[in-house]
Amino acid sequence: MTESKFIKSPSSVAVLGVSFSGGQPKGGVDEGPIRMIEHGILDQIKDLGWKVDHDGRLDHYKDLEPAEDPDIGILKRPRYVGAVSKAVSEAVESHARQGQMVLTLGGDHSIGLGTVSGSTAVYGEDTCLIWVDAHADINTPDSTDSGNLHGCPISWMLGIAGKVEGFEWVQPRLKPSNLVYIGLRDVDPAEKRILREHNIKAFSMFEVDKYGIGKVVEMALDHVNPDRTKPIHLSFDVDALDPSVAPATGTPVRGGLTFREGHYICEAIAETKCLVALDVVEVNPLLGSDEASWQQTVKIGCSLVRSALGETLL
Ligand SMILES: NC(=[NH2+])NCCC[C@H](N)C(=O)O
Ligand SMILES: [Mn+2]
Ligand SMILES: [Mn+2]
Repeated sequence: MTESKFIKSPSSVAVLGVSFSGGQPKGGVDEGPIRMIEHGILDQIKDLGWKVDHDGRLDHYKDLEPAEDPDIGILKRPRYVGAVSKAVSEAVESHARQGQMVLTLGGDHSIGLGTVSGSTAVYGEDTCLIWVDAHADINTPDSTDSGNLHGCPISWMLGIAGKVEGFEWVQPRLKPSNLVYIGLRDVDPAEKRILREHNIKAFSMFEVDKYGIGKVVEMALDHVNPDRTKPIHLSFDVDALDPSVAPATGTPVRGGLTFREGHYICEAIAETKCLVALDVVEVNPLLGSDEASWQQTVKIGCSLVRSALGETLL
């Protein structure tokens, strides 16, 4: 596989709607993309000056669902998650190869394995991954307590997952030193061990409180991308935000990022002009206490995208 040269600031964005919920047990997260599109995200991106490439399809990848997908140990729907991630990876890769920015609307965060694999296939080991989340999503198939694969994608990217049926296609191309987290506050004990063992940089809510979001993003970028010359993949799980800000999500954790902190992260990354791929995941319009709360979450998903794609306050 040849690595293509990284174009700073592409002008065309490919939008993939991945209506997938198989990486966790709650229905509804597969409706995230359609609600964001109904809210007008495609026109909003066009209004920012981007050429938008979206074929109108929302991929449910139903045809990839195996007739039978029995648990492997406690892992749930492993073959389905593996097959969808593979398809997502191929889609992201083909758009990135054409020099397009790739925006993926999820869907649960298991699809991050696909999106990041697509980016690293094109940009190679230069690829920086900024994972904004309440959770580390780095459990291995052996360490997960829930068996929900949205808690595991990063272990495959790093090559520490071991062999699991459905994931034979994965090529671990992410270097631990090119990964940085922002927003963590619900990390399993086994995940803490993995982070320490691989020396992975993480800015939890403790550091956000201690240093402020401006300094945290600067330190995160200094760690993975000191010269601001390498391509950045931003994977934004809306549960990084406080549940009062983004209530309609499957695994909310109190004590999260404020509205502005979340948007600041996107704005500061946009400013580097190094962004090549963005995921906004875990918007679940069937959760939240009422209509207003899921609509608020959909709206925030859209405004995070706009911030990352260059919308400024002035
Ligand atoms: N993408 C997410 N919301 N992940 C939540 C993961 C929670 C927990 N650490 C688990 O592995 O099950
Ligand atoms: Mn996540
Ligand atoms: Mn999360």
